[in-house]
Amino acid sequence: MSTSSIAFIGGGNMASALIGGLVQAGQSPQSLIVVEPSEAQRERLAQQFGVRADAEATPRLAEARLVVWAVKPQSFREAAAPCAAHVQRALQLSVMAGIRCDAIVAATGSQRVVRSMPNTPALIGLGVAGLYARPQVSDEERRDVERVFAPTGRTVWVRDEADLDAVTALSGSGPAYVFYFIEAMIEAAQEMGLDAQQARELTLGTFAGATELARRSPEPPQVLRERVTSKGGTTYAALTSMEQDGLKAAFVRAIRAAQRRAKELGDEFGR
Ligand SMILES: NC(=O)C1=CN([C@@H]2O[C@H](COP(=O)(O)OP(=O)(O)OC[C@H]3O[C@@H](n4cnc5c(N)ncnc54)[C@H](O)[C@@H]3O)[C@@H](O)[C@H]2O)C=CC1
Ligand SMILES: O=C(O)[C@@H]1CCC=N1
Repeated sequence: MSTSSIAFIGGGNMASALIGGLVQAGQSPQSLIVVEPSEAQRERLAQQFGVRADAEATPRLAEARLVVWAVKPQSFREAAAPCAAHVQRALQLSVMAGIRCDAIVAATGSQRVVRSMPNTPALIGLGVAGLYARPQVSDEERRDVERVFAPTGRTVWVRDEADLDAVTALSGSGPAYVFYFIEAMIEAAQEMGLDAQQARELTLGTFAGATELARRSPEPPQVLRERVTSKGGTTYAALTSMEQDGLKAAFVRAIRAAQRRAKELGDEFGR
């Protein structure tokens, strides 16, 4: 894989996370073909990774064994049209939310499609990505895809394509939920008179520590939560307030809204 060309259609955030990982893992920048219309983004790719991106699709795309689709779902159709003639022999790998395999087959002419749903901690090698492969994808091609994701963190294969909508709602969008809770905790800390640096240190330390404890402990999160919650104590006061405000139910509803939106994106922009 490291010597053959990989093409990226779209060279934004998610593409950069994968490109950065590949280059660090020894893929030569010259073997990466990137189609990226934004000049500012092309300059960023050149500066950060030594990758020379093209403003539009070129016949050089036909050299790529793997084509990574990293445009917004809304841009997929427009982005695919000028590439289609060059990419039909390649394995297609999508990071796009919602856009289904059938739409990628129709737009590229390739039957071999893997869909993925990464997340932004991929930028620091701590991502987790859901992967789905059409039956036409070989085991060796699955391993190739795993190698592309390896520098960005963990991967989890799902059996049904529809599960990717759930993965999108959970781990794809998930970092934003965590940042939202971090924001709320920092706001509360400052309201209570702690300064910005203290608020940040205590909040991020709590998230990191609790997450690692949950990962290492054989106990489920519920038991770990109960251990923090002394009878008649402070945690009990906080959790009772959250329950009264319907926070957990609202959070579950929010994740289901994201899942519905992933399906809608496929319906709207994958045709
Ligand atoms: N940002 C996130 O947390 C995640 C994003 N995704 C998916 O990744 C995809 C890309 O998202 P981001 O990287 O965040 O967006 P982004 O906006 O950073 O990158 C998209 C890039 O595509 C380029 N582009 C626009 N039209 C194009 C065309 N016709 N041909 C080639 N390139 C074109 C844009 O200039 C931009 O640089 C989306 O489909 C999104 O659903 C998946 C998981 C997480
Ligand atoms: O918000 C979005 O649509 C994309 C997909 C998952 C994270 N960002």
